[in-house]
Amino acid sequence: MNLTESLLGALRDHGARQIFGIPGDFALPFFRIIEESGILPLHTLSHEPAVGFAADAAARVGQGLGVAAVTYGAGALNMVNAVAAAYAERSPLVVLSGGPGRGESRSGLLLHHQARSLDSQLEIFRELTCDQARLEDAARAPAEIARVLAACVDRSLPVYLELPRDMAAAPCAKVSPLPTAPPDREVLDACADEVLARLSRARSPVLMVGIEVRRYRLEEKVAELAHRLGVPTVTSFMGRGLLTGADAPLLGTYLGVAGDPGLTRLVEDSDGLFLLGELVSDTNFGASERSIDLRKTIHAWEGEVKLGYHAYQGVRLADLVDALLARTAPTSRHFAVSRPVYPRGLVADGAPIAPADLAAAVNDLMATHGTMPIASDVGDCLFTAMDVDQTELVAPGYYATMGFGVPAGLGLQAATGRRPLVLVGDGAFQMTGWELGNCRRLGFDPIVLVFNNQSWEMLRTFQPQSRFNDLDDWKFAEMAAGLGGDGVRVRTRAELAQALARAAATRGRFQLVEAMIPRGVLSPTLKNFVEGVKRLNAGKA
Ligand SMILES: Cc1ncc(Cc2csc(CCOP(=O)(O)OP(=O)(O)O)c2C)c(N)n1
Ligand SMILES: [Mg+2]
Repeated sequence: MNLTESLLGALRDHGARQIFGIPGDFALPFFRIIEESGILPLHTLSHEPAVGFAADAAARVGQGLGVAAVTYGAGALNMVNAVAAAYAERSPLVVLSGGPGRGESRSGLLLHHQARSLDSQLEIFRELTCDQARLEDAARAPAEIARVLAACVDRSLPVYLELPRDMAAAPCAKVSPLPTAPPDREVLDACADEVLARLSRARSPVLMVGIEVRRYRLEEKVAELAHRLGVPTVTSFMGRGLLTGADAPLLGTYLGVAGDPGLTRLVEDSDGLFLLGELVSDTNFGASERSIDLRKTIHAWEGEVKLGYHAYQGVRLADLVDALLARTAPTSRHFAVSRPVYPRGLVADGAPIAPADLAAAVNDLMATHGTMPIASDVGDCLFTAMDVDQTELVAPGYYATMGFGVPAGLGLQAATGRRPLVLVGDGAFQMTGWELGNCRRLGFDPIVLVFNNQSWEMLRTFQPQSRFNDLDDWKFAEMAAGLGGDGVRVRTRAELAQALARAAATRGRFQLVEAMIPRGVLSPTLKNFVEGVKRLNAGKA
């Protein structure tokens, strides 16, 4: 066995099911072994940001790790933003970069693709990953790979592996995955007892389910826990789509001033808010009507459980959930909650299209054809997604980078085999929408809904006077055929309904529906968000 085969076997043992990548001369040797060994399927794309986004999405919905393989320098550094997004959103992404061979590193020559020094890339990724290794010694490599991949899974954070090109085929032993360290029972028991005591004393406990519940694959267990505790459950903006398919007492998504007033009050007035695997960020809590008193919350995040003024360290979320389930009795009383009502029944008439119509059209489509996993980009399309009925959703709801949507749709289909729906604005499509040109070769056929308002509309809502928010009309639908798919531009609600029905009935080619939206027409959620934030800021002024 060689070093690359040993690494590929370890990636598969840790849950990776595919590799996204773009080769280069520093990576050709290990790309060749990836292709010839067939240990993991290789999906090559066109631009490294998309490689990172696709691998990130696959990590979020797949069995474990997402793998992004790139060449040294120009390739890996092209992917920095996507890896930063994965770090911010706790995605277990493995960055696998080729690198200069040991001999050429000592040649004294400046090497192509080198930035400042031969270590610059490693130093940059040290800031965006939780563990790193340069595999320059085949004897040490199995232990280094085991350590780095264990960190990736355990912390659900990106890691970095650099493979010098003269090491790819070096003989190497198999990697033995590290055993998971057992929890500190005393800490875990004390923590679980105190969490339950707090919740039982609370007059109005609420469970808010965050992204770590997905990252550690705990959704079914958490749904059961919510029933046993008899506690209503919500998700945050970032957590939207969690618990889809799990029988949870899910009330909806907390959006502060932009969301359902009753749900907002329930969360903000709670004297026992249990933030389970939740990121306390501005996108999740920045639009709070009333700031949440974190001293009254129970916050489990990144292996720490904070209660009021003290915290328990080294408590894995999975161990905490198991300990809480062990202390609560199963119940047949699966209490029902009034679930949110999402818009349906699009009026298919000659009226122009608003984002709310797109949500209704998507809900109608899923009611007829079954739910589809959704990949959303940043922009009003993501706020519109809040009005789409509960379904699996991957989106950079916190890091908020554009360009995620289309590549993440490819990652979704690669990881799940299910046809995804992609929601993307015209500005974001200009960045990575062209990756659709790889669908025919890779066998993917997403339905892509482009919100074309010929504008950076999100920015315009905050700074309407700036003309730089005006975008041109790129006529995306006309370009679909050249990329190997089908495209249609729709201007009315009737055309929209017809186009989505046709897209759903057509398999084997990506379907691009370009919905023309008048500038300034926003989704209800974005409109409420902008008005609410302005009201909050006016109150603080
Ligand atoms: C990689 C990156 N560069 C810039 C920005 C900053 C930004 C946030 S939202 C936005 C406009 C999005 O326009 P789009 O047409 O896609 O959607 P919509 O607003 O609904 O019209 C920009 C430029 C971000 N977030 N990421
Ligand atoms: Mg736009």
